[in-house]
Amino acid sequence: MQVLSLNKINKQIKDKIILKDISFTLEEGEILGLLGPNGAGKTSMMKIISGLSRANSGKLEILGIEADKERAKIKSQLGFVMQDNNMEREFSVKEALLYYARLYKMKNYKYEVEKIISQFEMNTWQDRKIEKLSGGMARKAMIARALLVKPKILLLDEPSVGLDPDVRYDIWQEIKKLKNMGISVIITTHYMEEAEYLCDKIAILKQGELLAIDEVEKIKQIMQKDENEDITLEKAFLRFIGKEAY
Ligand SMILES: Nc1ncnc2c1ncn2[C@@H]1O[C@H](COP(=O)(O)OP(=O)(O)OP(=O)(O)O)[C@@H](O)[C@H]1O
Repeated sequence: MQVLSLNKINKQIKDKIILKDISFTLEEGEILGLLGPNGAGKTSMMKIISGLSRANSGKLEILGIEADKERAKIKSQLGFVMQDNNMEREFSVKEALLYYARLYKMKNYKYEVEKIISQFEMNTWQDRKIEKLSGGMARKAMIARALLVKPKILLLDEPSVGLDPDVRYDIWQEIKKLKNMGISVIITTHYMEEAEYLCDKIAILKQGELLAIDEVEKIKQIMQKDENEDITLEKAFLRFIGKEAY
């Protein structure tokens, strides 16, 4: 089942073209990795999908609903975890989650909050204040908060940037579980091993243009010079963006 569809999405700020004719679809349970050099337009695309920003033209459909016209209907179906910690700093983790659950008028909210705390193994630090969390804990809490309202689509903007390898691995495991729950995910990342480990498909963006979108192995094959070449995703990516290092 298709959960997201972008059709010729364009975004321009003053004279600058930020996104140009972007079209792609996302299936239920699919994990899409959005790769691109700095300034390619990855965050801008996430903002448009999440409703934080609007496209100048094009059609965005989320769960079959035209997002620009009926955003309220799909609000709780879409979670967006941004790069910055935007949780209430003076609350404890549990208080922040309870606050959010009440905001969304969740049924059985106390039970749901306890369930997600346990799912994300946050029990031992659930009473710690948000401002006292480590980077990894904060990221986990933010992902947990986004999942609390049971969205169908989760947008993760650089979910593991700046984290230790073991915490990063922890977060990867949580993301992998989402797939089995039928949640679709879009991740922006600069880490090729993250994209390769997690993603079913890769989209490559450069200067606002979608250069390719395909399965990881296909992306590699397209840029493989001959069938004997042992090509990595990093090598293929660099060739796509015209920065061949090998
Ligand atoms: N509000 C704005 N006004 C003007 N230009 C903007 C604005 N927001 C983004 N841009 C420009 O749009 C382009 C895409 O930015 P965006 O943050 O989406 O890129 P990105 O791929 O997420 O980059 P990074 O990997 O560095 O996070 C950049 O050239 C940026 O300078």
